[in-house]
Amino acid sequence: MADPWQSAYDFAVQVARAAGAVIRKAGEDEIKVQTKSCAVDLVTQTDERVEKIIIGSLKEQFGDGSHCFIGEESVSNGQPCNLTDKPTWIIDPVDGTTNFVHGFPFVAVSIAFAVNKELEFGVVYSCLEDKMYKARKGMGAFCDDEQIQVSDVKDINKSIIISEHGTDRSIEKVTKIFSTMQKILRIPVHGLRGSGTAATNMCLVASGASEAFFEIGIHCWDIAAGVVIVREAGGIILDVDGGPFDLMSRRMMSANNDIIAKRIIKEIEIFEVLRDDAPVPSK
Ligand SMILES: O=P(O)(O)O[C@H]1[C@H](O)[C@@H](O)[C@H](O)[C@H](O)[C@@H]1O
Ligand SMILES: [Mg+2]
Repeated sequence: MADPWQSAYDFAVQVARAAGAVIRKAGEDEIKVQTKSCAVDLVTQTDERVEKIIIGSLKEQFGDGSHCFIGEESVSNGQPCNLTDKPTWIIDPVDGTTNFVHGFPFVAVSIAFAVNKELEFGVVYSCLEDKMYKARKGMGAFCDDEQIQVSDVKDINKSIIISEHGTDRSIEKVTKIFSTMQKILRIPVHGLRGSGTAATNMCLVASGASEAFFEIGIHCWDIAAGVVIVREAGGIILDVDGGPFDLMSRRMMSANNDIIAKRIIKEIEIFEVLRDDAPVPSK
């Protein structure tokens, strides 16, 4: 078979753009906010609506039963979150929901596609900036059709590092996260940043604006598309302990190169998180 996934890739770009337009429009009206796992884990009707639009469009095109779908809101509503060898779409309809609620201008639609547990392509549409990032395995990474590349900085003292603190505010986690950030600042690096969306953060690494982004506690839908985009822009993806990356582990280090990644990893205070594919406890 010549190129089985090109049309799926092209379609994902179209769907992400259309979803982004829905999010932009919804941001003009009053946003009704609810909470999920805790008081700062926000969800809106737009998250649910946009996920339905994305999965609905993909099912119309590829819905013969051979494809699987993992979507943030479907999983929140009890759908399984298991990555199998089947062609699987991994979707975050609104990455940066808190930003969306506050009008903080970084909100992304993230759509990735995996086959045999290997990520084939990823699309991140930063819809308020109107920037379309995309990458297909072996074919380079692009922003609005211009090829992008990670930065060539190898000196950690000349780097900008991105991280996020997530929504878990237990004292143990917050202490570890801020202790890690303090140690990184003291290396010293040029700066620490965070856009509030993992997908956008990864595109910032892919386009050379930052040398690394890492987070513990993200989900597969936050990062799956970004993983392909960073790799295709010449960067690397590792576990936060320097070992091989595992999409379902909720731990990820993305960087422009191994030198920067390993230097940051030395400072990370790791804490436990439940895997995305952990069995759901019975009630
Ligand atoms: O829940 P959404 O889809 O908005 O995504 C998350 C971000 O992607 C994280 O980096 C970030 O740290 C937050 O956990 C945030 O919730
Ligand atoms: Mg997200």
